[in-house]
Amino acid sequence: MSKNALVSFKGNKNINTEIQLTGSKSECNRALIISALSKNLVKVENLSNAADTVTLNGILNKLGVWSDESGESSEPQTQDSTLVDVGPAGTAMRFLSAYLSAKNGNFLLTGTERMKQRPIGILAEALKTIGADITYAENEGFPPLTINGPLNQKTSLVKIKGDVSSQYISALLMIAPTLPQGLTLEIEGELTSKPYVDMTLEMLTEVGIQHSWNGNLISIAPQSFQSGTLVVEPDWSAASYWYSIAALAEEAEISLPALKDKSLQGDSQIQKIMKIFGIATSKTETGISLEKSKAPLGAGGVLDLKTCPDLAQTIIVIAAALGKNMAFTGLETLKIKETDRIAALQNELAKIGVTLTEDDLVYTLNTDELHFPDKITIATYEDHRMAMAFAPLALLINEVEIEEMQVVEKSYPYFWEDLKKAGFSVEEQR
Ligand SMILES: O=C(O)C1=C[C@@H](OP(=O)(O)O)[C@@H](O)[C@H](O)C1
Ligand SMILES: C=C(OP(=O)(O)O)C(=O)O
Repeated sequence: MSKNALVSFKGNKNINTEIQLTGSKSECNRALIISALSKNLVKVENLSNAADTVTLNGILNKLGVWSDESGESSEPQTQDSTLVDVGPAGTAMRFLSAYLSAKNGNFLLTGTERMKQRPIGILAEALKTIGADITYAENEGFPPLTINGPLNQKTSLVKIKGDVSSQYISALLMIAPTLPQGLTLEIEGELTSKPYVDMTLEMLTEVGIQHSWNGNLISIAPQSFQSGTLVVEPDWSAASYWYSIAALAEEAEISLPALKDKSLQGDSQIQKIMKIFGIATSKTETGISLEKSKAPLGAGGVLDLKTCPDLAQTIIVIAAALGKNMAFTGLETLKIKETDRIAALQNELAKIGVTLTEDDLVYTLNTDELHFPDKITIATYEDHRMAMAFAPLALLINEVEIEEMQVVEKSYPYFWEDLKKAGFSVEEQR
């Protein structure tokens, strides 16, 4: 049964706390796939407790050591295929599509109803070009997928659109060294979410996989993984909610141990972005510290979020709450995430009198009618980031009720406990 969170903050809006963030879901999900592909030669340290990571880890453990020969599995069978259910985990869906194509066995790869609306045709067609046997079990271009592995490689060169989801490209790059002919990806159109592709390649490099990237061609030859350990950093996307809390508080000093300023994660650019909202980041002996500066806020302007889509909701809600009439670009991918995040933002921001309107892919925030009612109720649309981006408004609004509070589990299961640690009151409502 789902519960709502009634969030409030009584007394001085002065936040002074230390928060231990869980491991990055993006790094973990890559590390798990790489470890499985390496037949456990590569170990993983600091696994996240994000539900998406727990799900992927559970699936890989049940499937057993990666094999392109035997196809042995203890998973439930539907007729003669192994059912693999990723729930709401987008990276797990995309990474497993490639992984299972290379593995021996028959699989039915599925997820939540929302997952069945998140496009996968670009990746599935690329895999088919390479030689995979994939069919759409329900709707053309969407999960669930029926996969009969292992693929019989027909070509090493594949063209792939880069402007819909970088996860398709990461998925292919990870299996590339295990393919008999390796892989060259020709990226068509502008590459979206590029730091996630960089992360994939850097993690592969850490375990001995070389690549070349020239113009729009990324190549990986057939190679063996070296033994080693991938150590996962704390999650910068989760850190973004602490920047939001710092920005909306009167005073704030928040310490985030083990976070690295120079990170594999593109969302570490929140450090730079938040300067315009008056938050200074400093490196400490143990990690990172955020401080609200007394300096006046920077001007509005246009912010391009193409390289950090998971920060979009956090930043847009902060800008709205601080009454900044800014504009944003690079939000094209938000419509195919956990929910249509543009529509979700428009609906929920309307509750504080703010509009977000699009003209030629530029999204403009109008805060002229901004007001804070005594209480608001925020719908979350099965999207963890809606809950976490809006909860900090409790620093400005007496009571913020967040519907279906359990959504945070996807990437940051201890979010509510951490809020309490920082002085918020979080009551569970049925
Ligand atoms: O590769 C990854 O770990 C991710 C890539 C991004 O997706 P897109 O490439 O679809 O934008 C991001 O939104 C997602 O949360 C995680
Ligand atoms: C988009 C996200 O996740 P995924 O695509 O992995 O479901 C996210 O965590 O914001």
